[in-house]
Amino acid sequence: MRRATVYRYSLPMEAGVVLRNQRLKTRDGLLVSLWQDDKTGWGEIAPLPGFSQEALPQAQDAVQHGLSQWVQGASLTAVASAFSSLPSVAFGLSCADAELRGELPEVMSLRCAPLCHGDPNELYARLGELPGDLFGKKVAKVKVGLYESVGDGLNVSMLLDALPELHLRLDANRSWTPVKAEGFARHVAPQLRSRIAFIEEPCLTREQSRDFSRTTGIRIAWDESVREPGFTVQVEPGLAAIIIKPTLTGSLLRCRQLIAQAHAAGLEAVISSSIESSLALTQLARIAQWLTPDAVPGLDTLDLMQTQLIRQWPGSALPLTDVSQLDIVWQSK
Ligand SMILES: O=C(O)CCC(=O)C1=CC=C[C@@H](O)[C@@H]1C(=O)O
Ligand SMILES: [Mg+2]
Repeated sequence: MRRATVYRYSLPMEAGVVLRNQRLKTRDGLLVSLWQDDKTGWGEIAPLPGFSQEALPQAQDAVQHGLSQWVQGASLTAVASAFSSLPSVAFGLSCADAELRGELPEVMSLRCAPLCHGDPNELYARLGELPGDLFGKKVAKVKVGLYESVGDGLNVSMLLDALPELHLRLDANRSWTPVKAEGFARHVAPQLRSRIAFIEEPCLTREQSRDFSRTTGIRIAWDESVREPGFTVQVEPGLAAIIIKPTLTGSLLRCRQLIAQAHAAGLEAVISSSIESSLALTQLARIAQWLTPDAVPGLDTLDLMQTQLIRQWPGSALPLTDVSQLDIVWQSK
């Protein structure tokens, strides 16, 4: 006997969360809970406005359709994989399926690259307390490209100068022209550049980003590119990593293929959030521990929300929204 329930959630965001010029007041998504032979599995389907191709109503139709097939005996692994054009659906259903089948290990990655923002004194204190790896190395992430690139260069240099064990990931989200990218690099002394683990997508085009890496010696990572049609994982000079945002990428199977291809090419594969609730974030931390144990995941987005959902992120003081507070939007008969 199989049973499935779909819930809808809408969680208030902190004021001032802006994504691609669009203010995000609430984070809206679906949760699915599966039940079979006294086992349960949960998954979250949360298309990210401005990033996902699919909208929530379309995702909801697909989820209900997929779950009706599963309740009647279809394999959910196959159902999830068939939704490759709706990555959030493929990811959420495959997570619920993996939990139900006991495939997704419980243990979470305890490390997470903090996003650096806010008051500099508080930031230095936070980074000072950050646990390092076996070699004492600490990894944090800085968004760049929002203001003047010269200011970004000065800010990054200041952080790296102040904290010798710090290694930074930067994320420009394709916002720099070659001139701006050069302006950034000019203000980061060559001896500090090796502690920039990578910059995600510095320039508008991949070719410009490759040129930037070639001329500055600063390594780069692909994020948006990974989700473009025709992308294949390849060794390239200056390329350090690929970023995998499962909600924007697809089923666990698809994510595992990309991770395996990255590792085979000697690249780091970094699991990163698409601003999911604490439920999917804890699953992403488990996926990271399971499939990319040597790479610190990029999951420091919980504090953009005002509440957690169903499952608690370790150490978070945010209040928890319970399943009884959610609307059921579909249930199997
Ligand atoms: O990668 C991380 O460390 C956190 C996730 C993150 O930075 C992002 C998630 C979703 C949308 C974006 O605002 C942003 C990104 O640009 O990668
Ligand atoms: Mg990015």
